[in-house]
Amino acid sequence: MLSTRELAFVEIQVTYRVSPLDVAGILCHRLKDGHEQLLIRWRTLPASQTPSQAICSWHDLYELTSCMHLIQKYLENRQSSSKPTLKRKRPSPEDGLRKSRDSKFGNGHPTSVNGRSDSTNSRRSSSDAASEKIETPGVYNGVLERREGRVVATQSKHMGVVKVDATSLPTPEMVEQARISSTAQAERYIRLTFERKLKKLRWLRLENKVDSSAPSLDFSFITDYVTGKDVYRADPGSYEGCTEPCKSNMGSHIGCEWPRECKCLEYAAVNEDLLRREDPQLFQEYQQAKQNGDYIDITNLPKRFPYHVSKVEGKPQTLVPFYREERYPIYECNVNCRCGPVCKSRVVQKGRRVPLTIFQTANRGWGVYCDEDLIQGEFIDTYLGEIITNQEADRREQAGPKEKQSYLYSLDKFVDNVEDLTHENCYVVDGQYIGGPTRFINHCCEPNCRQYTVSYDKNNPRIYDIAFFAVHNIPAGTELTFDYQDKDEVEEDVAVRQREAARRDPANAGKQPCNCGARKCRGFLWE
Ligand SMILES: C[S@@+](CC[C@H](N)C(=O)[O-])C[C@H]1O[C@@H](n2cnc3c(N)ncnc32)[C@H](O)[C@@H]1O
Repeated sequence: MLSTRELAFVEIQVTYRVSPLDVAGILCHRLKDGHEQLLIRWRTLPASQTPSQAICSWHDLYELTSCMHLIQKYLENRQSSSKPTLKRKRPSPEDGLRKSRDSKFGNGHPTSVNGRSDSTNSRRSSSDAASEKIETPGVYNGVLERREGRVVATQSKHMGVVKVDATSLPTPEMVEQARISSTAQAERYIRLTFERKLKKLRWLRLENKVDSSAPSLDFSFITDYVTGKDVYRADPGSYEGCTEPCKSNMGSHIGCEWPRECKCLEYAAVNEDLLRREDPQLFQEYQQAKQNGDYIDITNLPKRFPYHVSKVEGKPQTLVPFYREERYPIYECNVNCRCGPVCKSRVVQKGRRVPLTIFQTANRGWGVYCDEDLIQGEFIDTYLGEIITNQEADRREQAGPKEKQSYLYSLDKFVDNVEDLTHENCYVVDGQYIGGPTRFINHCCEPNCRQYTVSYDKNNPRIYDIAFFAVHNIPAGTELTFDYQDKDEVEEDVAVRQREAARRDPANAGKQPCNCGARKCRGFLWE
């Protein structure tokens, strides 16, 4: 939970901000008057100017609240280039957050700050003034103006403007100063900015007991798929819903729960036990067709209902063992169904009901745990992101780092069932920059969750939900994991037997090693 003071930062009404679009780069940081400041290089060069004349200026964090993602990248780059002996400091509770910026800017009218002064210097103590002589100036090669909520940099021929070769910034002295200057306030602001993003979703929080970092601010939370270019997503109004005899509130084992009748279950898993008992002859034919790979019309055969009432008091419906083990697609009722919202065939569509925490793991980056005990078969959440074409996914994978494939999820469940759907033309969900908390779930070769296909539109095999359910009882606080490669048991055993040889094989040098620590760990995230 954010404290009131922290919220004051998050919601702070800063009248003047530096726009990230104006920032070409963050060059350095320093501590001044107890406040961390960042040196930015402005993008606003007239075409005639050379980079050596770029305007650079120092800013307090509160002027940079829209640039936190850039500051985060600056800190990450700095971290990766610093010597291993340099450890990130954890922010201390005393790190003050500025409550208001108004006193800094007086009456809020546009003002101009010349190159000799600090960009935030309208109120200075005598000790500041004394120390200013030995400090670097606040603005180089131009002046800053405050107009219409923005800090704006402009070139100036004014006599007082300090001229430097901007390509020589930061100077070695600045770098040395930065090396020993705290970044705790910046890290705290970054974390608060991420927590503000988290607030978009209910029952979600951030925890970091390892260091003072936050997940990437380039990531945004969404509550539904976003469709990318050339992706067609049908309007839910066009979905085919169930009709008579399904109706709302019919009680158990009738209506949608009587799977022979509910039209939404037309393509669901056949209830073979029931079929054998009810119609042995038809069962034989069905079995024969299945073995031969022949087509058989299953429309009127009894189906399996995917959920059952939980035996644990207070827990919602859970996935029945058949679906949990067989991974058969789950078909839920939809907006056009006659049954209405109380129908028991609506679990995933109601969204996440369990509280999740995104937390920093020791060796796998961010991970996710649930704050409550989960029971076997309990729904957790879906995987969200931008739905893109397979071609676009290939392009992004080739252009991105090797981690990219961990965020790409092919919607290829029905590829073998539908003629015009192939691996080449199926859609892919990219959850790297937009998604839900499940995008932070790490891989494990012996996972406690699994991903399942959930369709609300039986006639559209291209777009469906990827839903995570608990495959075991999972105590509160246990990291949630799933198998990125979704291996079957035979493939798993082969990979485990070959693991040590595979780790030594130079051909695997570029592969991402798996740190899941499971007994059956296969050694790598991806083959
Ligand atoms: C979908 S993301 C999961 C969230 C990620 N840990 C983060 O910090 O954003 C996948 C990435 O997490 C890391 N990861 C996930 N599972 C891992 C594992 N078992 N071992 C090592 N790294 C893992 C890898 O960097 C992988 O590319």
